[in-house]
Amino acid sequence: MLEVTFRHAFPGLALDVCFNAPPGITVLFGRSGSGKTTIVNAVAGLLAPDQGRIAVQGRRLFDSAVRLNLPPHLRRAPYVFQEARLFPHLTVRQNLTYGRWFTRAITPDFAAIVEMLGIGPLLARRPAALSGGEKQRVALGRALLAGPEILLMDEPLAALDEARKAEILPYIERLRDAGGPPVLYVTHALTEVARLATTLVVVENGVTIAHGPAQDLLSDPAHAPQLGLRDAGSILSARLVAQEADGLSRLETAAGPLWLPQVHAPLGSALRIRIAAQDVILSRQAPQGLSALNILPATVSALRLGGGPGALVQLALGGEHLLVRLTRRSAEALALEPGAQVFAIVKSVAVAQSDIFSPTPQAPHDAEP
Ligand SMILES: Nc1ncnc2c1ncn2[C@@H]1O[C@H](COP(=O)(O)OP(=O)(O)OP(=O)(O)O)[C@@H](O)[C@H]1O
Repeated sequence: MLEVTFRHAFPGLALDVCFNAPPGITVLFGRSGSGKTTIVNAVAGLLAPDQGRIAVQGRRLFDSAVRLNLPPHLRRAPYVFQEARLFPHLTVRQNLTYGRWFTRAITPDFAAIVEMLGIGPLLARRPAALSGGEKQRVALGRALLAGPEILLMDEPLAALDEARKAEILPYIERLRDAGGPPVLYVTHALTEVARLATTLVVVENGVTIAHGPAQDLLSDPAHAPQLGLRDAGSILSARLVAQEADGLSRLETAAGPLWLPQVHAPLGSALRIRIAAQDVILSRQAPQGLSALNILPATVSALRLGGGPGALVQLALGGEHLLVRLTRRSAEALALEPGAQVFAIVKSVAVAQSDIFSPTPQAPHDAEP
């Protein structure tokens, strides 16, 4: 667990930061200039905050009360940047082992990390002969081999095109699911948040305005405007139960069956499905004669009427939540209020393959740090 509490004043920005990063991936999410990189820099030891405390597994990295400020190389908090920053004259193998020279940490298993990141075939190459995604996997391997207590990743996918991003995401998921060190991950892509985040920290104008389990925050109407309404969406857990003859896949959710265009995964797989808030339609009666296949009974659990024409509704279905974006007019016409029974209609084709991914293990969450 990483614990971060600090204040720091730049001429144009006052940072007030407070969050915990339990095992898994903690995503710092916020607009450009909101202070995400500055927070990671403070954890890395590249910035000494005016006041505060930063600790990993109870070990203090920074504590202004006792003037403690460990230098970066003693923090065991390696940094993976947007661009891989590998040494061009060294092979992949030499790049991977480079970090070990600086650490007295117990050496992690080289073979296991190479296997997890799928970089075995690349070991003899030099960085010039690697794709952007391969370089990032090597950078990740180098960071892991340094025996980190926390791994820092600042927009590690930002420099990659969509195809390379899709290639590297499963490796980051593997890293998360292998029970490795907590990861502090900066992004402003909500799709990466949905796919990777165990914990979400929302940063606005230097202040951490919300933090908690990612699945909860993503489906909370109070936070959707801060995360960006256009991309708002929540996540449903599902299990793939059948591949049907017409090319659709049948999944079971706590609220009932869901049919989606063919999902490429073994039968029985546990999956998470990201459903965009604007792709859900609500009905008060069980709809009939409708083309949509997915009709899930639900209860309104929260409602937020916007200042403009929009409204956000959170639905409870079988212990999970779905976020729905609709017009204020529709919310009023349907007399939506907490406790109202509704049917959520999800168009099968609205869910893209990239919205279907493997489950994020839930991290233990404590009270406020
Ligand atoms: N050393 C510094 N001195 C003065 N201002 C700084 C310093 N470092 C950062 N800032 C300011 O703090 C603000 C936050 O910067 P930061 O890079 O942390 O934002 P960010 O959320 O990571 O943005 P982006 O997503 O664009 O990378 C910026 O306005 C920046 O100009």
